[in-house]
Amino acid sequence: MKRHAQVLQLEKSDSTQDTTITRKKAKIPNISHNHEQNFIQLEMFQAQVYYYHSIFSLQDCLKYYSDLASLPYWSRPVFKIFGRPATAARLTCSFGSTPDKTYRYSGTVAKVDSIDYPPFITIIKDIIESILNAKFNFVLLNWYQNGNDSIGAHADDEGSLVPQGVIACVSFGAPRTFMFQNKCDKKLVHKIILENGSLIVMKGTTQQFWKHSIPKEKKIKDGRISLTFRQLK
Ligand SMILES: O=C(O)CCC(=O)C(=O)O
Ligand SMILES: [Fe+2]
Repeated sequence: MKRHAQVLQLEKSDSTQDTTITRKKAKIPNISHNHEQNFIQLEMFQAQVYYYHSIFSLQDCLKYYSDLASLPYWSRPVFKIFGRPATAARLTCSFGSTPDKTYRYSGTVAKVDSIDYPPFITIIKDIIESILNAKFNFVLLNWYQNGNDSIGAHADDEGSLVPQGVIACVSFGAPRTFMFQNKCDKKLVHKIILENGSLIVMKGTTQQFWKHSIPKEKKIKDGRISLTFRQLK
């Protein structure tokens, strides 16, 4: 319970909107450690966001982090900002089958590195699919090597994604702050710490009304790798 209390660092900005969280229980079907799994729903206006604090054991997290870091595909994508090329402040790679082997998002194009998921990623995907009772056909990985790496505020609302589909983001490594900012009222901000082995799920109208980001946190010296499972049309 103490651990839970640390996780639920849901903050809000100076906006007057109230921020509360609700704890719920979900059954996990078809998983060997089949017992009840806690998650919380972030009570955000016009958003459906759920946080599962520890899907994977510490031992599995260490193994998966090291397997992920050893993948040969990592590179820093190049974006265009106001027509000028800029290198992303993180490494990425992606797996999944898309017709043209690319996925356009946040002003850049991800080249699909392989249509074959590495076997350990298939295991992670199967676990997440069975927890959420949803299917994913694409995964984008982000490696933040320390607190200088980040992802800017964006919404995952590209036309190539299933409208109002599910985005499931698994975290391994250093805990990082995940920040939501309302598109209409930029002062309306929610933050949650994404812990090692956790899962955050965004669905429904979340991308329509909110942006999200992983801001820089210069004090953080360790790396974090996230896997964002998506549903392409
Ligand atoms: O690393 C994360 O948790 C978030 C990544 C993200 O938002 C994205 O890849 O679209
Ligand atoms: Fe995103």
